Amino acid sequence: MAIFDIPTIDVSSLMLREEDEDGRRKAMEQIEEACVNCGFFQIENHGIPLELLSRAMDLYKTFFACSDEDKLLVSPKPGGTVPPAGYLKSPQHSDEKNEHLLILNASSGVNKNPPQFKQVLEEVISHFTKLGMLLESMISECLGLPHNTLAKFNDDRSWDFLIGLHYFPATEAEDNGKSAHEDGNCITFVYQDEVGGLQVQKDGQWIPIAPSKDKLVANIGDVIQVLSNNKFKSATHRVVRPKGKSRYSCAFFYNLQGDKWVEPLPQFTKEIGESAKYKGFFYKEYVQLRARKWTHPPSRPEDLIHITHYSISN
Ligand SMILES: O=C(O)CCC(=O)C(=O)O
Ligand SMILES: [Fe+2]
Repeated sequence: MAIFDIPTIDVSSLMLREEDEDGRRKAMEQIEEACVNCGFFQIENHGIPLELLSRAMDLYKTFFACSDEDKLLVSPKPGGTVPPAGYLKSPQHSDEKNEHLLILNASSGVNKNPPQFKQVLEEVISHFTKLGMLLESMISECLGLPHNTLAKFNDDRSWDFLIGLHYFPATEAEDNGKSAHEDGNCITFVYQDEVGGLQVQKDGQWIPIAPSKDKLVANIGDVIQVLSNNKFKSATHRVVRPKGKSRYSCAFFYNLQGDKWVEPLPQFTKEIGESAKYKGFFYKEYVQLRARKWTHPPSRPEDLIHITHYSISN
């Protein structure tokens, strides 16, 4: 039995136009505690129509059931975006067994959508974008930053992306769906099917995140961890594939535009007499270093790039 369950936060009071001060304060306290504690939480009453999410999942299932030949028609263009937009199956050398379809925020103009997906997935992206902006403003407030600090910093949505994932059933020999990792972005939302398999690491233990049709998993990525100088956690997580069945999920990466400079904010360093735990970097440099695992897979897991690449040891 897990000794810890990630919290579920009802965010309905954050969506309302009319005031619900008590509900809002409670949700904010819970968000702050979850971000300090393990960086993962589930949200309910998130406002994204469940029927839309379920349509998107059905479309992904239909797409992944197509022949390899058809799926490869939407392979990423060589020399295209990072991460590459389109269909990708984990390469042979990878120890992860999944395939995905990645769609960039429409405003970036480099989508390779299967046409029938366009309308539904763009609608999904638009809902997730609004939710990302809302949560980002709450996080900014929870961090005690001046009004709209994060929104002003993260004012370009062109690097956001939506990814549909299909994990193949586990075999007797192995069950790795996605290796232990941290997300490099700002905030991630995951909608997982009823099969389950997502786990977050806390105090050295793997905590399963129970699937739920009406909840979304939300987690903090490395950018927020760096800006807050480790106040808010970007937790390690992974996907373990279940035996006997496929698993499907859909994740939205509320991201940061690549030319942004990322470093711990003065509110968490010099203004409080703390030293910075990271040196600054251009976000695109970090994204590119992380993407090397696809082209230059390291032979040892410790050679994978994590945010600790920029750590300053004091
Ligand atoms: O499929 C999931 O539940 C999570 C996927 C994930 O962690 C990722 O894409 O970074
Ligand atoms: Fe992740």
